[in-house]
Amino acid sequence: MSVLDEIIDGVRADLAERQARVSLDELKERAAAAPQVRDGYAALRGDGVGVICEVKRSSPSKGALAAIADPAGLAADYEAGGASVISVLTEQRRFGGSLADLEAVRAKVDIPVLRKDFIVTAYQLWEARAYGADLALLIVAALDQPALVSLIERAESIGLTPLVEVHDEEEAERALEAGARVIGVNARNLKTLKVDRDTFERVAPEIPADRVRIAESGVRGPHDLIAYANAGADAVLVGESLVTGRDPKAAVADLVAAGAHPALRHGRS
Ligand SMILES: O=C(O)c1ccccc1NCC(=O)[C@H](O)[C@H](O)COP(=O)(O)O
Repeated sequence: MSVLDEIIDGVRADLAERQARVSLDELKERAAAAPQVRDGYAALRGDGVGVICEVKRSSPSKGALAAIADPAGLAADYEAGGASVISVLTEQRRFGGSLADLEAVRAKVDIPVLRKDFIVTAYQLWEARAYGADLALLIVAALDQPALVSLIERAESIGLTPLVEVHDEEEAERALEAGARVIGVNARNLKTLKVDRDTFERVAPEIPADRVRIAESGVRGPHDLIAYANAGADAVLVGESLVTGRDPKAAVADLVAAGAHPALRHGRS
């Protein structure tokens, strides 16, 4: 069984427990009372290269990364450093995240927040909105095409911006066919868990420049952001290097400054 299949088995088991406790109607009521949605698409279409900063405690590839007792405080540091969007991993078993993290982060910052999880049902999209998310991750490798199309449509109808994640050219084609406007190319191979930073350069030409193109994983510092931007990235998504570094606010500010350089050739220039 692949790592992705294992993760999704766990996600489905946890989901079944939550569904037994909270009906879809209750969730929809909670979503209706949630703070007004923020425009994730616009946040990623701003000037310079956007920086999506992740709250990430642990991962299948590295195990424990950082304790993060105060995810909202970390997110506030990211925002103060100039982050465009905060990504909150809500998967519990392998990433140590939760919906409580999502809610706490959303209440603390004024920028859009992404629910980063393994979303396979509309119920999870309602959860995302109910706990304050403005964007939700949809992983092409985890979904067949009808499910992908339907979840993109449902996310948009709820007001969420779907960030559709791909790993190769074929998945990029599926994302485009499904109507994705924000596409993340993840450099982490889901079978080997290894990061290959050349993935973005290979896949990005398949994605028209009128879409938001995000380079995910493997950003160690400004040099990686510059390489991704020169290959056409509008934004980068960064987790490990921020949560394991000494000063997340300064690290984000360095990335944002690198991405604002006028000489940079990124997706929109
Ligand atoms: O991080 C992992 O090990 C991982 C394994 C399997 C599926 C997803 C995984 N990570 C999720 C992510 O996409 C990253 O957290 C995100 O792109 C940030 O990457 P990084 O900056 O390299 O932590």
